[in-house]
Amino acid sequence: MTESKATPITAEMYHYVLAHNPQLDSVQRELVERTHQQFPDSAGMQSAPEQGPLLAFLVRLIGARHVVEVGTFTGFSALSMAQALPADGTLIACDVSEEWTAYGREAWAKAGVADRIQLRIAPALETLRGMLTEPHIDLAYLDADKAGYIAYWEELVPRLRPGGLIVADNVLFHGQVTDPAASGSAVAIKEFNDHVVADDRMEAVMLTVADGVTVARKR
Ligand SMILES: C[S@@+](CC[C@H](N)C(=O)[O-])C[C@H]1O[C@@H](n2cnc3c(N)ncnc32)[C@H](O)[C@@H]1O
Repeated sequence: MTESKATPITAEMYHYVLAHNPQLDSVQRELVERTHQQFPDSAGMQSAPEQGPLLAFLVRLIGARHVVEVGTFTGFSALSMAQALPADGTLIACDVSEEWTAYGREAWAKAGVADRIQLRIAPALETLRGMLTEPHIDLAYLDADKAGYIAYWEELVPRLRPGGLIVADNVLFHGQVTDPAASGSAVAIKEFNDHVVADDRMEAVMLTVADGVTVARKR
């Protein structure tokens, strides 16, 4: 088997990485802190601090104007992407929780990007199926229920413009993707990863960032 060349990420190394990434601004930092204070048991769902700048970077890199997020929680990833959009850009944020996303609404307003974000409180599949069918999406971020990833992917790929991206979070699922006894969401992620690799419409790379991030580009 080929050996990994990846440098093991110790806590010290992780802080070094964060220190050499774009720093979170005051609204982002406050949102991260509030999420940990208000929802200590669920805060682990928040995208990692290095993922906000990565998502913003990708939005800027491809000049995205239309973004879709599947799984918003308290709004950190949506905030990061919306701030990277041009003033007339749009981000459709899908979630089922009024309680969690209320924190996002506050932060988005504080950051001056609330007018770019359309929050849709409904099962994400319903929201995606209700969207325009023509290819108009520049970037979609998948970060909701893992059992839904393949269905979200299938709704999103035809709506993605050529060169557009789907970014999927948690594709290593805490390392459980290689566990033969994996169950539940880990199995759903394994099936999703196989689905992505087999899809000729997209070119995908899997990155060992945070809990694993796949970045896929429409051909
Ligand atoms: C991992 S969290 C998202 C984290 C968020 N991207 C962030 O950076 O803070 C997953 C979110 O998906 C939402 N969710 C779960 N099932 C859903 C569904 N069927 N439709 C829409 N949202 C769903 C949950 O309410 C939760 O807020």
